[in-house]
Amino acid sequence: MESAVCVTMLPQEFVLRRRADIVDALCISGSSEYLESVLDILLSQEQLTWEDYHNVLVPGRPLHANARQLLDIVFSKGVEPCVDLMTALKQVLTESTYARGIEDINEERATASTHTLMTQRARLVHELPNSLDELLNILVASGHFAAADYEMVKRPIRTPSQQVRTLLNQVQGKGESAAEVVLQYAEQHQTCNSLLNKSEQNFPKEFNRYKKKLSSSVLAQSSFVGMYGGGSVMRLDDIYTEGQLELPQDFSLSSSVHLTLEDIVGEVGTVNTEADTVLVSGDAGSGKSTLFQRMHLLWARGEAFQNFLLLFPFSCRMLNSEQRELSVIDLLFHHCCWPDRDKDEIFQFILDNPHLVIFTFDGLDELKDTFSDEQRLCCPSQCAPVSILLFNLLQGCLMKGVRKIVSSRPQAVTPALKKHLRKEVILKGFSPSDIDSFVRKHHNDPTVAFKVLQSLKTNKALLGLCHSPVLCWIVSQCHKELLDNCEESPKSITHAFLMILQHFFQRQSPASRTDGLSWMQQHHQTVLHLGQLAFEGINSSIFVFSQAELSKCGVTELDVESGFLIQSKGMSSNQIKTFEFLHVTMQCFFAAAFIVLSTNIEHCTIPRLYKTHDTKMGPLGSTCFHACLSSSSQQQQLLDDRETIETKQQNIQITAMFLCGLLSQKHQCLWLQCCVSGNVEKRTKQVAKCLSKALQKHFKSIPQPVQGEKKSMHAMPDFVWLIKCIYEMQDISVAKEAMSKMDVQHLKLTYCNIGPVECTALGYVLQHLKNPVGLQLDYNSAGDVGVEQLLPCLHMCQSLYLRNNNISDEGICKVITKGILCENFQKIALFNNKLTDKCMKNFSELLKNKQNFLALRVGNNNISAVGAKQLAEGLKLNHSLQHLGLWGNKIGDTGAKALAYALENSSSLVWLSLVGNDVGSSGAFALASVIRNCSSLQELWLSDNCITRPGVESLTQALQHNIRVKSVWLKKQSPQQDG
Ligand SMILES: Nc1ncnc2c1ncn2[C@@H]1O[C@H](COP(=O)(O)OP(=O)(O)OP(=O)(O)O)[C@@H](O)[C@H]1O
Repeated sequence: MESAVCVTMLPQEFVLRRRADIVDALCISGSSEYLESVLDILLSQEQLTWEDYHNVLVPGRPLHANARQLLDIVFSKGVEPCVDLMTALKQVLTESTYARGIEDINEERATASTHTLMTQRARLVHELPNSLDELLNILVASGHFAAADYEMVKRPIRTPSQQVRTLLNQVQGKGESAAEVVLQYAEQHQTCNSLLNKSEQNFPKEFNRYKKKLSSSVLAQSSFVGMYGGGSVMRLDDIYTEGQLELPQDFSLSSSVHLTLEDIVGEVGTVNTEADTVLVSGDAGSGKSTLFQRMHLLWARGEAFQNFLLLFPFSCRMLNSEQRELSVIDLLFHHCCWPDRDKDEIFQFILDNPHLVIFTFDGLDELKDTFSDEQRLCCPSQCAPVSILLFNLLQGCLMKGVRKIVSSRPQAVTPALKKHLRKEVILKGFSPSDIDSFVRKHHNDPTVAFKVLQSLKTNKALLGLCHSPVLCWIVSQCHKELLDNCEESPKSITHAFLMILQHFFQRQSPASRTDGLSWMQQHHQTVLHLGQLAFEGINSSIFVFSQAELSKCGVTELDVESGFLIQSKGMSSNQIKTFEFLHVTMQCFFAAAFIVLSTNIEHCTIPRLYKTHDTKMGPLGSTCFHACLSSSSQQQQLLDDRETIETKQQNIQITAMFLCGLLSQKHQCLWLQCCVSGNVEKRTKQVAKCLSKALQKHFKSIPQPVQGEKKSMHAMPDFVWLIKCIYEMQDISVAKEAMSKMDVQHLKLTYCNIGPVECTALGYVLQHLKNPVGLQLDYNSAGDVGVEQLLPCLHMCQSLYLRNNNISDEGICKVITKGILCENFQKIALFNNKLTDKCMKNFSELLKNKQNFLALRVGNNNISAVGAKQLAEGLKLNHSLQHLGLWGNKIGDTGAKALAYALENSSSLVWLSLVGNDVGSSGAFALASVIRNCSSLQELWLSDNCITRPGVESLTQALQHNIRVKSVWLKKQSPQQDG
């Protein structure tokens, strides 16, 4: 595009002649970023009006058409706008920085603030993305923004710059005072930045040299990902896919807020402003380490987190192997980056400016010790064991003010740690569109990517697995096996891991060199050696192995070449070569394979793997698993620290789950080829028995119901793990046996981190329940893929509670279609999902066809009058529905009238909620006839609407007519919206 801009033609002639080039250049990135930046500039120069702006940026119109419209408008305006367009193009397409001095704002403050906001637009769009959250919070706190404005700005589909533009657009509409708030904020912000820049320029030369050294080593460490097998690496840029980063669900009642990387250090979600530590929690393989790597890379390249001058990245895995006592100075300089000169001045700078420094600690769960705040350490030059140092840093006893970001699996987050958190964000893995984007990035050939995605579409259990990034990587990596294989494609985690095992081995020795042996027969020695290493590591929380440890387990160079072990990368000055498994889950998998293959494991090993540990469920039982294999000193240490064992339990549980999968009927044949068949059989029986026992123990702990209430079980996380183990085993008799013992009427699994994989397991196991239950899955992440996986057990669900589960029309329509056929299915609650009018037809069908259906709750979705009318069609023909909840939708008067008409003669409806639905008085008149005529109605909820006096009067009169109605709620009506 450079050549298109640098010409000696007249401006208008240039715009005309180079039209195609300009349009292409503006659209080259596929996003509207360039076009919008040019618009920002032209708006701020007043060459475009608001009307022009809206004529160009027409939502839904192709980007090229928008760009052409801009050229038409500018061309028609004459020479001067064309000159400015050329300049803007030059600026946007050749430079990324654009800033104007603070003095300009002051000069223009004399004019109206909204006008200034427009003339400063380009600068604000450039400067504000990093502090958008703070500004949004200020606007909300000052009453200029409502929650809806906040959400409109933060919609995750928008890039940070687009979010700022949306904010500016919203503010324009809010008037002078809102614009003033933004300008004041921008002014302070710029002052702050210029201070930062000024102080940077004033730093001693040595500091700048150190900063450069640190960022270049962080850059070197973070540019590549090493999981792509056998030493091959991939640039993080080429594969990184934004995962789902959210605040804990109880943080806000509205549907989950999606966060960006910058939000991790931003204000959003802060619960304790005095604390320094942000926790990023997520399950095994959800992408925490990769996210940290991305943060490091963006910082080192100067693309994000630039409010921090220094970033020190630590891996708890590497810190584990630090035997010496260290001070903070040692930790920073030895473990991260050594200052070649003036060490003390540099450290003093850090002490003096903690707010400009950030420490990251990846994998707190991998640390041998569990977080404790008992041993205090406040002096940065005092030496202590690494874990003590780390715990004091996280608490802020050491290096107060330095921002610390720590990642951990949720199981290792103790209440003691939670006390010291500034906030928590949760990494939930990939959404369906993230999976799509990851697969496309992984395969250069779009045809291959397309085929992989097609095959995922036809196998929803496999698609469910791909929500976990590590499994998405495996599935995508094994595309050949997946697409060529005439055998069934994997449905279980174990099967996916076996597929990657086969994939790596076959790459090492292609089929032509197998001498007729199966791949497992050929490589079983390697599996055994790596298995032993993995097993001993899991047993004592060791994830980094020395050459000596490899030799001790008989791991040869050929074994290493298979690609499952990679050389550890760390920033330590320690130059000794160490190895780790591609991923901890891979280590768990090999550990399980070792238990199958080994001839000399202790008898107690398997039973101890399946001990449950939920605190409410009795004594801790994992110690013997360790005791069976640990050296006596390790034994003692582990026995001493019950909490440590609990937090380390997760890898043992993953190992146990893999063991179930490896011993399943489907995969047993692999082992029978290379070990004594009696052994495999014996271990399979033992595992099945242990599983059944563990579940029984769980069921026995369920308290008896209070009289008159249903027997309810609030499942502990161990329950979900045991169910997953049964699924991996793929043995219907085990599932049946387990469920025959479950005697509850209500199964509560709220906040249990249930995603599509867990739904697959629940669907598989719960279909064998003896009696129907209420299945409560509120506040999880089932999504559309997950709810579809529940279909096999839907006939055993009397009620299904799916509040806050990210479900859209696509998923719920499948549930309802099946639900119509299930006699037992009587209630559904879907508060706070993503439903629209589109699925209301299905609910209508359900009501028409199920005359025993009792409760439908679809509050806080996106249902309008159109959906309400469709629902009304079904209601007219239904004689059983007792509870109907539509709280927080937008059905308005039209919708209320349709529902009222359908319900006025109902003899079943007991409870109706239309709270917060923009219902006015004409809707209320119609609802008055429901009060009058519906013989069964007891409660009508109409708060938060816009019903005026006549509406209220008609409801009151109707109430006098029907004394059976106990209450009509009418709090908070806003009359101005009426009509
Ligand atoms: N955002 C991402 N983009 C692309 N690939 C990813 C992403 N996140 C994870 N992956 C893939 O999944 C693998 C596992 O992810 P990662 O090691 O980051 O998970 P983790 O949450 O740290 O796991 P654990 O708790 O077991 O340590 C990565 O090596 C990479 O192949």
